[in-house]
Amino acid sequence: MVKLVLVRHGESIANQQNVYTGWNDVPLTPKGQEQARRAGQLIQQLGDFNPTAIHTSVLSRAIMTANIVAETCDWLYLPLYKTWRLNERHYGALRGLNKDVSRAVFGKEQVLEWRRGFDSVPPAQGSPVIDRRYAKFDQRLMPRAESLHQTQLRLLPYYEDQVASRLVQGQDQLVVAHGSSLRALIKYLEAINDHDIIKLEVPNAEPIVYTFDQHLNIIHKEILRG
Ligand SMILES: O=C(O)[C@@H](CO)OP(=O)(O)O
Repeated sequence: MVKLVLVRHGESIANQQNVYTGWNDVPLTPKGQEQARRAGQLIQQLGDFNPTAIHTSVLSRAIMTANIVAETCDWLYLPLYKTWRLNERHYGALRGLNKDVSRAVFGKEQVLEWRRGFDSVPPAQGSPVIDRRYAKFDQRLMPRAESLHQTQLRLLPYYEDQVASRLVQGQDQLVVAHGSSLRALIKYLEAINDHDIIKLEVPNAEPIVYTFDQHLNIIHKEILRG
């Protein structure tokens, strides 16, 4: 048996202000840092989870959370892999907009579709993200908005190559990412259909623990709440 633990970052400044974040880079709030520490304690209390690597995005809120969890669990020595493929879904032109305001402007149904639908793509931003993180990529190929489905398609190659490949060797793995990138991964792991995914929420800093058999079938799932 092998374990995979998924953690969404702690509360960010954007979460606190109730604005769309996506690829915007924002830090954790003090409350978010405390949530990350608590998540680390809960993971440590599992007792039988010994990851060989930690995987996160290239966004500060997830990296900060991964660092706090690693420090709390005494795992600062582990490799910490950072990849844009675990980034939050790109929220396009909605980035920075207040979520309540977006409901008033576009209507509840449309906003629910954008936020929780599988194939719905939010309005695209006018020009690509200018950010050092992505400088090595062809800017013409950078997303300007992503559906959950598109997020899943760019995430899964990383999951298969770097996470699942270690799990099948019996190595526990820790993934620290974002609400929608984790929803995309959970949809795949649990084979949730396109309709039911609308109901799945991933709260900040509540570790989700999967126990798999040697073929990566799920034997047990547990959510740690403190
Ligand atoms: O703003 C975002 O990037 C995400 C996650 O915080 O929000 P939502 O839950 O609306 O998809």
